[in-house]
Amino acid sequence: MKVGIIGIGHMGQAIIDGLLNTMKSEELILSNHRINDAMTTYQEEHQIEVVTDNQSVINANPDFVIFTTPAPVTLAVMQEFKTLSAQTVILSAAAGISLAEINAILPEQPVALLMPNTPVAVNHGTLGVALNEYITDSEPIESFLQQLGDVFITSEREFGIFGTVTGCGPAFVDVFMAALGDAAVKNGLNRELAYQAAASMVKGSASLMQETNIAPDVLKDQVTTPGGSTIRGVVALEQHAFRAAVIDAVEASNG
Ligand SMILES: NC(=O)C1=CN([C@@H]2O[C@H](COP(=O)(O)OP(=O)(O)OC[C@H]3O[C@@H](n4cnc5c(N)ncnc54)[C@H](OP(=O)(O)O)[C@@H]3O)[C@@H](O)[C@H]2O)C=CC1
Ligand SMILES: O=C(O)[C@@H]1CCC=N1
Repeated sequence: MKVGIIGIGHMGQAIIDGLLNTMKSEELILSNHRINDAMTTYQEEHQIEVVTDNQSVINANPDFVIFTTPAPVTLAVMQEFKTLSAQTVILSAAAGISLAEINAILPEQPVALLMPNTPVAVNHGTLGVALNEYITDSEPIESFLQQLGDVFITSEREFGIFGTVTGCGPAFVDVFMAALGDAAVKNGLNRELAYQAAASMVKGSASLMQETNIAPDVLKDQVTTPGGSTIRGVVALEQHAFRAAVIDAVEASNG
């Protein structure tokens, strides 16, 4: 397997870190318009090939090329891939770019829109994928991406809102965990233990919902003992319009 990754910023590095847990260094080739500190580290500590010219990526004849370049430059960078093998699948992680825009540059190329999230760095990501018509068998793509986390094939219409929830969502959860940490510190817990407690609780709550398939409001009802402490906290969240704030956050990011 050979995988090219174009754009070695936060998302590119998260994907590389996840793939390094499951693939060999020589299976990866990294390209950025200039060598940055992260690329130097990958080159020196993992002996990964790093380049600043995309022709080297094309010459490597990769199975997949993943674009994690900024959305405004991604279509321009794709112009450099016109001689890419017709067998290579492009995975475009740039938010807001359509399959039609990519195929206008690279006609008949197998392309998938990809919305990864930062937890791919620890192989617990959520990856939304929308395929174009030149991909007849999704299995090789799903099998490759499952190294990084849970893979969901969506239509292109669903892909946008799915990706907003899963791609932007980690930042919303991070804000929630930071607030939990502050509350714990305010009440005397040390900062490290406060963050460990918050992360463990969020991970456990997510696992419970995922493994039981029970709706979150039903799970919430199981925690709120009648006359107990949790319902007082839930009422405080409702008084501060917590649900409305979350819905507004998703809609603001999706806009
Ligand atoms: N961050 C996230 O959680 C997610 C991000 N994405 C998508 O990933 C993409 C990157 O986001 P993010 O990693 O946050 O952004 P960053 O700014 O952290 O990374 C962008 C990278 O692209 C490089 N770059 C800029 N211009 C070019 C170019 N012309 N050719 C090659 N590389 C270039 C930058 O290099 P330099 O800094 O040296 O200029 C940088 O390394 C975006 O399209 C975003 O929508 C998708 C899902 C989640
Ligand atoms: O903030 C952004 O635009 C990107 C897309 C999803 C997560 N980060």
